[in-house]
Amino acid sequence: MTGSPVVGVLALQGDVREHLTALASAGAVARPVRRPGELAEVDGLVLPGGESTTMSKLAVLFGLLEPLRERVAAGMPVYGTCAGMILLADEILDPRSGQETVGGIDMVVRRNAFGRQNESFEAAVDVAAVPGGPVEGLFIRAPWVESVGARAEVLAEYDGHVVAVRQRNALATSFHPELTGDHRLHALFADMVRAVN
Ligand SMILES: NC(=O)CC[C@H](N)C(=O)O
Repeated sequence: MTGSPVVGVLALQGDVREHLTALASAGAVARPVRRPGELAEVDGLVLPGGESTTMSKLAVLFGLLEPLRERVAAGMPVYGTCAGMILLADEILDPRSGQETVGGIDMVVRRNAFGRQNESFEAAVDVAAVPGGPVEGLFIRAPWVESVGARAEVLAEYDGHVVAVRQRNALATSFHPELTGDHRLHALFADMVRAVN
């Protein structure tokens, strides 16, 4: 691709603005996505942190769930952080009743696995695909990956649990790199978008 990739941030709920800033600093043209028409116009998409149950409900309400599933299955690059990781899991271990997932990564996630809001923490995490030392990540009611299937590649573990995974066009982290000013994961994702466009 020549020029900057256009990367959307699913803007139904969650920490949208911080992702837009991180993507812009990684050289992408970043814009919020709320409607199917807006989804159709982006080269890649970030699913932010927030509350996966709420995001799943709003995605249904806004007519975005099926278009999201279709674009991810068709190979659009997608990066999910925290709640976004939950949305990318093919299976949620402990879903709320009616909670939908977009899917795309052959993994089972456990919601809120690292504890409650007041047990949030920041940690340095070594991510296999990210050069230059550990990434600073914020864990807020973060999920972990309980198990991964053969098609998914584990990129990082923290405290014995899988916290970063990549499968083909999809990348997911348990933690929020967009809140720490360390934008190397967004740079990695922008490269994934450039590679397929
Ligand atoms: N910081 C977050 O995104 C928290 C995720 C939240 N625990 C959920 O289930 O969606």
